[in-house]
Amino acid sequence: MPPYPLALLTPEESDMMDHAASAVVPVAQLMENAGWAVARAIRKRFQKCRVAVVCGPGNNGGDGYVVARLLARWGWSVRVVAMGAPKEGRPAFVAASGWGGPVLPFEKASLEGIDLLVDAVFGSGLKRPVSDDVAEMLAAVPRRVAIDMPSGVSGETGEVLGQAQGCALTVTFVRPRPGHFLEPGRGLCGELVCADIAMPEQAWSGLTPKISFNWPGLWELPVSGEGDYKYRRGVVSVCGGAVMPGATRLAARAARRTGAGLVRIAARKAAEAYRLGDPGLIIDDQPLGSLLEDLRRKVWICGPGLTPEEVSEVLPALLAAKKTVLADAGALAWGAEDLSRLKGVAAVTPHIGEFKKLFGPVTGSRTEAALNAARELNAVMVMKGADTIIAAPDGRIAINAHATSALATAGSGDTLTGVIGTLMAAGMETWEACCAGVWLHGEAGIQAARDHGGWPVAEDLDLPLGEARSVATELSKADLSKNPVAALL
Ligand SMILES: NC(=O)C1=CN([C@@H]2O[C@H](COP(=O)(O)OP(=O)(O)OC[C@H]3O[C@@H](n4cnc5c(N)ncnc54)[C@H](OP(=O)(O)O)[C@@H]3O)[C@@H](O)[C@H]2O)[C@H](O)CC1
Ligand SMILES: [K+]
Repeated sequence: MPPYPLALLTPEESDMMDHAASAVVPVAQLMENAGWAVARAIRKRFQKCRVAVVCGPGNNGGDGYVVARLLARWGWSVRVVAMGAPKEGRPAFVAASGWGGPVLPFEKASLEGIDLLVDAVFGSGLKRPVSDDVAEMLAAVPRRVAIDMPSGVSGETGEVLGQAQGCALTVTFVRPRPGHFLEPGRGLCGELVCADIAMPEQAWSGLTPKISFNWPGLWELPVSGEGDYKYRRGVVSVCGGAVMPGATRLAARAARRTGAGLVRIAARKAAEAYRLGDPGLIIDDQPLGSLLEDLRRKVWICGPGLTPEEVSEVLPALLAAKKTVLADAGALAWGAEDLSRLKGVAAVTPHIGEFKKLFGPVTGSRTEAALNAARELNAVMVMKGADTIIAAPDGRIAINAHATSALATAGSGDTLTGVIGTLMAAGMETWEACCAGVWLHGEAGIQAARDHGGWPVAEDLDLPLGEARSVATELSKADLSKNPVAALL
C-alpha cells in the first residue's frame, strides 16, 4: 500500500527517497519510468510537432533524454539542446547514452523552428537563481512542458529563484512538491500531472513527510445522525460589536449552515443591531461575564465585525475563562500592537497582510513562516490566501488548493471563521478543524461561483456549506491508498 497518500514531498525529502530507493532499484530505472510518464503525458495532450528537449546537467536533464528517445521512437521530430554532458557514472549519463539523435549547443539558434519545448533544465536540484542565458533559452519557445518543476521555481516554496517561465503542463513524480501549490509556483505549472514511477516501498522508510495536501481523508468530519441534539453538534458563540454587525452575522450564518447545533451572538449593548436578523440566531444582551459561566459555550469566535477597542473589552475575559477562541479580523488588529494579547487563543486566521503586521515580514518559505508563527503563538495558524497554509505548533502543515478566486470577496473570511468555529465546537481537533474548514469554505466558494455566474458575494457563500459538508463526507470514504494525491489533481 503506498504510504502517505496526501503527502507533498519537499525536494529534500524526494532526494532522501531516491537515495533510499537506490538500494533496491537503480535510479536510472526510476529515470526511465519518469521519462515514460512525461512522454506519455505529452503524447496525450499535444499533436505531433517539432520538439526540443532542453536538458540540464542533473537527473532532471536525465529524464529529458528519456523523453527525447521515446518521442522520437513514436515518430516525433526531436532534438536535444544540452547545457553540458552529464558526468560519466551518473544515472543521467545512462539516459543520455540511450539517445542517438541530434544534440545541439545551448544557444537560441538551436531552438529555431521548434513548436514545443520540454524544460528538463532544473527540477528538484535547483540551488540558486537561474541565470539570464537559461531564462532566455526557455522563453524562446512559448509552448512549454516542464519535467518535475518549471526551471527556476523552488519545489519547496513555490518562489521563483531568478527567473522562471510558465508552462502549459508540468509532470512530476511520486507525490507533488509544495511548490506546485504555493504561489507563484502554482500559477507557473499549468496543468499538473503526478505520475507513478513504481517507487519501491522501501524508499519511504525513515521518511515522515512534513507537509500534506489538504483533502478529505486528512481529516474526518463528525458524523451526524440519530441521537443528535444541539449541544452535541456544538454551540458556537460569536462576539458582536456595534460598528460592523454584518461581518459578525456572516460568521454566525456560516456556523449555522455548517451544522452548528446552536449559534449565539454575544452582542452586549449592540443587541438591537442584530435582532432584526435571522430568526434562528440567538442574540444575547447580558454582560459577557454571565455568558462565560455557561460551560456548554466552549468555542468563541472573536474578531469579525469588531473594532480593536471592542476586542479589548471581550478577548481578555474569554481567555481568562479558558474558552477555546478563534481569533480573526479586529482581534488580529488588536494583537498586532502587542502579540502577547493573543496568547491563549486556539487558532488565528490572518491573511498575509495581517500576518505581516503580527509577525513581521515574510522572507523565504511561507510554510516555514506559518509554522514558526504557530509555535510562537502556540496556536494553529491559518495563513489565508489563494494557497492557504494551515500550520500547527506540533509541526503539522497542510496546503489548501481547493479554492476559487471567487472567494476573494469582502466577508469571505468572516464566513470561514464560522465554518472553522463550528467544527471546533463539534469536537474536532483544532488543526484538523482548521484544515477541514478551509476545504469546506473552498468547496462552498466553488459551488457558489457556479450558481452565481462566477461572481458570488459573501452572502452566497453560506448557502452551499451543507452540500459542501456532504461532498467532503463522501470524498473521505475513498480508499486513499489506491487514490493518492496524484489522482485528485
Ligand atoms: N523521485 C523522483 O521524483 C525522481 C526524480 N527524478 C528527477 O531527478 C530530478 C532531480 O535531479 P537532481 O540531479 O537532484 O537535480 P536537478 O537535475 O534538478 O539539478 C541539479 C543540477 O543542476 C545544477 N544547478 C542547480 N541550480 C542551478 C542553477 N541555478 N544554475 C546552474 N546550475 C544549477 C546543480 O549544480 P550544482 O553545482 O549545484 O551541483 C546540479 O548539477 C528531479 O527533478 C526529477 O526530474 C529522477 O529521474 C527519478 C526519481
Ligand atoms: K524542469
